[in-house]
Amino acid sequence: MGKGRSKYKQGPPAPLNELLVTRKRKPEEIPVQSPVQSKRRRGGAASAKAADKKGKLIANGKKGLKGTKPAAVSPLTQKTKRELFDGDSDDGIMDDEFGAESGDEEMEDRRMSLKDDFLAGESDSDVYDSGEEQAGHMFSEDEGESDAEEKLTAANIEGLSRKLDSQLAHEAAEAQAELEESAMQTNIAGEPKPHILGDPDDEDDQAALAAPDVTLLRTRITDTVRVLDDFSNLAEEGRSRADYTGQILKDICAYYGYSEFLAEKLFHLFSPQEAFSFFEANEKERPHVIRTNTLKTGRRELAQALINRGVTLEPIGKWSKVGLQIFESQVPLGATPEYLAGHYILQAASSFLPVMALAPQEHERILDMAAAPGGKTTYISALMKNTGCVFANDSNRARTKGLIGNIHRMGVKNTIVCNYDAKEFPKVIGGFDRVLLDAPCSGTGVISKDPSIKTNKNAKDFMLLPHLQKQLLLCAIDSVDHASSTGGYLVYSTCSVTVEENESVVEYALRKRPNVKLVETGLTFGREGFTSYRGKTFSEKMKWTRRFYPHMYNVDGFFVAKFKKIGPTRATAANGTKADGATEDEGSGVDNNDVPFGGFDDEADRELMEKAAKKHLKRKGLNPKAVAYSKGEVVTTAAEEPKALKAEPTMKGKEKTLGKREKQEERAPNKRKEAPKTDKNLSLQKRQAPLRVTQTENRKSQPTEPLPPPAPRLRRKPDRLRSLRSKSKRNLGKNSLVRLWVQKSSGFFFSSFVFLLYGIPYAIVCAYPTRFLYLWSWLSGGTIV
Ligand SMILES: C[S@@+](CC[C@H](N)C(=O)[O-])C[C@H]1O[C@@H](n2cnc3c(N)ncnc32)[C@H](O)[C@@H]1O
Repeated sequence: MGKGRSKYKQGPPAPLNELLVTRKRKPEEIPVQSPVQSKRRRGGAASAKAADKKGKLIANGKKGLKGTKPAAVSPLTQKTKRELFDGDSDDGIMDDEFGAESGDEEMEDRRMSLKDDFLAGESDSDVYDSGEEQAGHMFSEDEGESDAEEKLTAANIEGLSRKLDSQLAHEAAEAQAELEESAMQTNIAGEPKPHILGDPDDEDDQAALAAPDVTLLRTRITDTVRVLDDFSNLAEEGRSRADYTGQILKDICAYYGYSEFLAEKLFHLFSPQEAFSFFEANEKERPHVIRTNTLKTGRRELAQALINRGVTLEPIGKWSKVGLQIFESQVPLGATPEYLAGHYILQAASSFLPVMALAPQEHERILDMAAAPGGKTTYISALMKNTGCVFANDSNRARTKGLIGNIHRMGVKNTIVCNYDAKEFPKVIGGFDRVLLDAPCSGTGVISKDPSIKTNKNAKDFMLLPHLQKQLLLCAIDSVDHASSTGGYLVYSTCSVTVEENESVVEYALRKRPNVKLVETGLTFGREGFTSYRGKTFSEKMKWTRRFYPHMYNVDGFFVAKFKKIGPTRATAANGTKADGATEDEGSGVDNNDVPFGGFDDEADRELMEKAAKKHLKRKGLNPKAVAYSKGEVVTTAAEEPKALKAEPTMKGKEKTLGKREKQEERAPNKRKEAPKTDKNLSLQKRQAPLRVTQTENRKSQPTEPLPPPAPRLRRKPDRLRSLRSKSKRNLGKNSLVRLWVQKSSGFFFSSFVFLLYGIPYAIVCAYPTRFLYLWSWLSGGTIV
């Protein structure tokens, strides 16, 4: 992997340090110092603090030493780093590192000392630039001055004075440059307004606005952020907020490479200043993190083993007891003996959070609805100590292979892997103590990992994805056992930061399923979810959901919401199942129109469904216009939607699509459905749903819904023929056999008849042409020549 140490650390979540992220400082934060000093302190206030600390330490040890090299400090920082793993050995547990004694501040100091270590390599002066006692020995210009004074003679006085002048001029130029730079970054009172938008009639101004000069773009972005933050004071006359917003969006697209659509969507999630920090953070790589597999080892042992292999690491933060952040590695982390033995998994820090919110308990029955490649599944199993049962489902068959691989490697033994579309899941099995839905999403939280997201997401994605997420969330809710004695919880998460995929989806679920409520996630950090956004208002409880941003916590962008199911799902709910042991009475007799939840009957959804139905028919080679389906019939249930989307074809279309078996079934409607539950049928059901058989003894509650009859198999000719043959052998009487024979032989009879009618006369004509001519002329009364 070989990651440099300059990769900034994950650390315990701390509020955004604007100084570090954006380099923009408020007037009161600008230290009063000479331009030269300010240059030396460019690392920001925190860095200066650490440098001060070091300066004092050095001053104690080597007071007054001139030209001391950074190497003098290295042992200190090295020691600090070593302490992270060695120093705590007496206490015997890794948590000490971030435990009660070592608070956030101490961590911050450690971090800064490490940071300064990196900086020390770049700038010698950083190390000494703090202790007041040393001030007189620090600057080289002091040395120059004293030299000049010492050697001043009448002969060289002119030359020395020229030298001094040029030095002063150089300093003045430097100071001016510094001032200009800091003025660009700060709001100094009395500073002239930034000239951003220019004169609309001035060609030069307009050309400059369009020019994609990177330095200029960046300056203009920071200037515009300043103006938007202090619009009343800094805006040019006659210019509106929208003018500036439009310009900054264009500049963000040009500078960072976003599509206008996505730039706007992301920009409006934050204040202009924070949006800038967010876009900046997306340009930086997130720290590499591994999760200790506690089924096989402990974090301390793993850390020691990896350190022995030349890996530089440290615990991720006190919020996790299993995460390790990797700074540098001499070996590929995906191929160490520890990795192959399943002692850890490479997993983003934010990916821990949904599982932590889910808080799985031992001996529970848990569903991970979209599980591949299994980072969260294996974490769930580890927290359950391999007890209970985890159903790990993913609709993508190829991805389930990776999931299975991880499950085996990590020594997970309580998991059943399934390959269903999660929308079907409530029909397959239900009654889970907890369900995790880590939904498929646009990935706007992981742009630093996949920059193609900047341009490959469009408006359609932000309609289709939320639609799928809503369906999945309803199905997830319906899979939870509200009566679970230990759980009854559901966690919904995405690695996206857009409101459409998060709060809007949660709000939809709350509206459609009044039998769930939002609860606190139990996560110790993260920003509250939006309770209102651009004119839309959400439930007040939405503040219990959590948003994680790269610029705030140096983790991937993430969203986590936790629900508690408080009542059974109605029999008529979206998935068409009677989950949670709802009796027939609970469901029947209730007019679905009166039920404030269930189904996907929103106008917005309907439009999408109709489009999808048309597309589906087109793919099948049918003309959607020729196929009659009423709007009302299109989709009635969430889980059955894909089938419903196939629409009701006209009789002609039906004939075309249905096979013989289906036609037979049509002629004998409900014959299969109403078949008594003989042993034979039951065994068939078991074969159709092997999951039932694979239940573990830890299972607590059974879904009351009998399994649905197996779906008719379309387009499977061999099956059809086989069944026809076996039917003809076993079931048909003598007459039916004759009929079948006639039916099958009718083609042969017909072709024989045609041959007799035309073939024989034709053969005669060909065999005796002269006789035929005689016959013909005689018949027609002509003369025979
Ligand atoms: C965000 S990833 C899940 C990551 C996983 N939870 C982990 O931690 O490793 C989303 C997953 O949802 C799966 N998926 C997409 N649509 C699905 C559906 N309709 N039913 C089930 N899984 C689906 C995708 O194949 C993908 O693996």
